[in-house]
Amino acid sequence: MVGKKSGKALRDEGLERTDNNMDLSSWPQVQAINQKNYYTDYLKRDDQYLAFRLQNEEARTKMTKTAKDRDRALAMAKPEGAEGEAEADGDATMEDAEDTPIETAGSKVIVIHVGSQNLRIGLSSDALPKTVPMVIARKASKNESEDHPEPKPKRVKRDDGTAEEPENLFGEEWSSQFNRMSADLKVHMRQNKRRMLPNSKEMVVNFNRRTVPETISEHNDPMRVEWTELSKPPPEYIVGQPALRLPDSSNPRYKLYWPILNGCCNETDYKSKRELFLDISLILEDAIKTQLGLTSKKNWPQYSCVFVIPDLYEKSYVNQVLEMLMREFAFARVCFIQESLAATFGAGFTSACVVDIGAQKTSICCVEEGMCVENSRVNLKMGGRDVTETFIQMMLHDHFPYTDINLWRRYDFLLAEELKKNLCTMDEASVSPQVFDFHLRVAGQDTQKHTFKAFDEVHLAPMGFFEPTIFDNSDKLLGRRKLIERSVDIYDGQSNDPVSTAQSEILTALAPPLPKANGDSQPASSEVQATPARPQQPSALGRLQDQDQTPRSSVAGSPVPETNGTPQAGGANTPAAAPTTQPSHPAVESRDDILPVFPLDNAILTSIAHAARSDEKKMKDFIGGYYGRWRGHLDQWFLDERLRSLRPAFTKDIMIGVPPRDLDPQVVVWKGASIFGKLNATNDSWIGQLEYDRLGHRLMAYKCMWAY
Ligand SMILES: Nc1ncnc2c1ncn2[C@@H]1O[C@H](COP(=O)(O)OP(=O)(O)OP(=O)(O)O)[C@@H](O)[C@H]1O
Repeated sequence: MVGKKSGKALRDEGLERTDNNMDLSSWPQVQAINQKNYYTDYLKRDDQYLAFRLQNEEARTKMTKTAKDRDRALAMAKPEGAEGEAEADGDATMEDAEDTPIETAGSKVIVIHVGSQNLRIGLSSDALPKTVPMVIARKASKNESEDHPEPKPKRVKRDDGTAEEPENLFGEEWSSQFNRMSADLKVHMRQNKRRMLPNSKEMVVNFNRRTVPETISEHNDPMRVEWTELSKPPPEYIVGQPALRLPDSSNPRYKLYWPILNGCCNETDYKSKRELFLDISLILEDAIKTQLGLTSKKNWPQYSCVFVIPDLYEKSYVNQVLEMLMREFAFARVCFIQESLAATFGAGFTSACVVDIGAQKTSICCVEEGMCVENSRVNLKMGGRDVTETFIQMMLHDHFPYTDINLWRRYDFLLAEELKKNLCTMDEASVSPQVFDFHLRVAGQDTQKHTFKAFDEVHLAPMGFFEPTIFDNSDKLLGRRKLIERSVDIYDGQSNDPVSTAQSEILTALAPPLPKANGDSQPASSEVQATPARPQQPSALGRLQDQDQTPRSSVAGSPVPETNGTPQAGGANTPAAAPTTQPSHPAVESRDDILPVFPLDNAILTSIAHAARSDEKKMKDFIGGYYGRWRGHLDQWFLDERLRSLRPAFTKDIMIGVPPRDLDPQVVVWKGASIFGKLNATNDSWIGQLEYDRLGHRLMAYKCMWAY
């Protein structure tokens, strides 16, 4: 290029050749490629990806090995001197060789579903999993009830030294919401022609005020609890059920840790990420040894593992789990499956909207032909634990006789769970003043039998799923992002955790306003103890009802205004009515101060609206193939009625699926994952040791069925 320039041009640039006619540089000059003829197949063929190559190689090796094994089996089956006979009977010998059972399908696959409260674990060949509490007790100076401040209700003493009336324990706002819900229920029951005594509440309160406990000596109590006895020397930690059965007053003291909180890593109670994942691995290791009988870790490399992750998973969690399973447990292969997808496998649905209410989180997701619809994923931080807490709160408000109940204490937590499971109901017909009793069993003390009356509390506590402000949401964000940073893209530094437009829409509706731009920065997540804002008014519920009361268009039963027969946005903050391509508030996903707690029925419709994306037929399909996994919290018909009242237009289409063959809804996800673990021929998502050694967690991008 330089050589072609005129002498003047070179002189102008100060590059004029003054000496020996040689080029200024001996560096080879590269001509620019003519873009018209430019072609490359770089990264365009599968065999250029190590992950795919290894997979194909593995398949080829397997085929060769099977062929060799068969030949060997044939040769071994030939009795000496009976060559001719064997040849004549070749087919039968081959059949025999094939019939030789090598191992039951799935007997070498461990399936793990980790929850906030329970771990479900089993071999893929098992019919049902084993369930163990996802908890570890560690030696500590104080147990968890001593380590936490006295919970609500605080036994507040008034100035005159008398105890505060129970009605005032939880604040005016909470009491008025409880009373309003109670009044609404009365109206609803009357509308449904259910008889109700006008003074039921007073009867309950008066009974509870008067009742005194009865003492039963420990040896006369046939149902006494077998508390965990400490060995000598006391172990450093105890895992699972025995941990829950440790007496609170044990010597030395133990403190319970639940490494998963609200469906995410527990960043509140742990001091470091290392300790957190150490506890997860100890709990899993113990469960594999004690529940599956695989006591020798040396044999684990013969096993594969299917691990269930949330629909809206966090990448850093998945990467860390993958490392634990590959490095520490040394499993031969590992694969991941999302909860909702596993639920459809377990329940036998091809397309459905899956609603999964767990202990501390509720996830909703539409699944279509074996794939989660990404934009329909919703994750709410509420679950059965909130029902337990709220039920006890409501009972205390109505003068529950056992006033000292403290859910941080192990025996009280177990008692409250039991009461909730036995008494709470969504059936309005069961709402009447009734006498119940329970036994309070504390290690080393006589049993106390309490009698009490309950009325509408049994129904209103689970109703909290539809009015979640009644739940105590005050500390659910505590410690968020304290230990584990958001996963970010290595090139642009932006968060690359999965997002969904349905979730963004719900977050937008809940978002407290950002601080004013007067120099105040956004509060750090750990400082925020936000009580979730009520959904902005008019609520999604109200708008949906409004929509359905508007005149119908000619399209059967669908509300107007509409385009292509699908309801359109009623406003920026109208969940369930406005599937938008982009989140209406793009920043909401990155804000850690918004707590996703939202009425369940609206959240379901929001998810379906985002999955259907302006396609009314799809909307009907999802509403029709709706599958619930609410694990005893909600009655099928109750949710059915709620959805019908929100969307009268779809009344005929709403169909709530139940698990097949009376399968317990709590194990459907595990069951689905176990089926997935057996799909050897079609499952491309296995991650092997060799590829993990070379590519690490980057492999996930090739191995996930969803965009990772
Ligand atoms: N029969 C029942 N009636 C009411 N609630 C029940 C019943 N059986 C279990 N539960 C509740 O279900 C919850 C536990 O559900 P599950 O074991 O599926 O949660 P998890 O998977 O550990 O939690 P998450 O999904 O939030 O991570 C608890 O709150 C428990 O009280």
